[in-house]
Amino acid sequence: TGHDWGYGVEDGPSLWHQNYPIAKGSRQSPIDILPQTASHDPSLGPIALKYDQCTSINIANNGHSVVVEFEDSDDRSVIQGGPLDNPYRLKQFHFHWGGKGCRGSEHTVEGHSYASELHLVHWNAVKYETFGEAATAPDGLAVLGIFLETGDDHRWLHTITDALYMVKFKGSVTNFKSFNPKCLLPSSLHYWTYLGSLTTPPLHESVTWIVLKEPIAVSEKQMSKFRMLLFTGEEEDQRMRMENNFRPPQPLKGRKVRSSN
Ligand SMILES: NS(=O)(=O)c1c2ccccc2cc2ccccc12
Ligand SMILES: [Zn+2]
Repeated sequence: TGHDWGYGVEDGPSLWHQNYPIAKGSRQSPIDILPQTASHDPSLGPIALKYDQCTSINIANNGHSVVVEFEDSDDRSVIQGGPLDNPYRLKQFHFHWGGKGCRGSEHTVEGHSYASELHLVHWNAVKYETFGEAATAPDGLAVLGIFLETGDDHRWLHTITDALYMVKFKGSVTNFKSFNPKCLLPSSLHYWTYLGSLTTPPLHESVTWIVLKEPIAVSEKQMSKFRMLLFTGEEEDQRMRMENNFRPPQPLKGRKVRSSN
């Protein structure tokens, strides 16, 4: 029912289990990734991202993150290969980030967190009729995670950060056509993969996670533009800056993390 969870003291990740008991489940995300422990699996092929015909529709502030939605009525943009048995359709991408100069990624690598993390959300349209149905199936979703670290300006991220002022408030949405997220990929597609969940309520355990090893660089100035977004709506008098919208790492509970190489 509307706003029953968030990232604050009253409604943050440590309290989500009250309304979403699966928060204490056996395949929750994110996790801390230990590269030495990840088993190199030679049977794991490369992932293929076929985004050339992708059609972005809009960019929106959903009160938890900023989300770019895609047209997913056909297989025009998919991720396939790697641990995936089918092509999975690109549905949306969004970000998680920290406060000024702080860390904000969800996955961590040997305890190290990055400034931000980009999630490209895909669903298994071969096996399931709708995104909603896929979101509750153990092999329904595939999320590609990309770490963002602060450094040089990212030449293509401007297209996104320049649009953020249009979606400052929760519930705002605006046109966002012909953006191809291929421009946000690092040079290497080497990855870690494991079975996990959504990192936000309803925390469905339906995600095959594919986390790229190589981060992309974005400037502190670009990161600061994400922080001008608000968790709150235009009509609310209490303005809350959108930052630290990340869930901390969850127990591995015996899961294996595999490495592409
Ligand atoms: N952080 S997340 O990728 O788990 C996630 C989703 C994952 C799968 C399906 C839908 C999702 C929607 C999200 C919306 C906002 C933030 C994270 C979200
Ligand atoms: Zn996410």
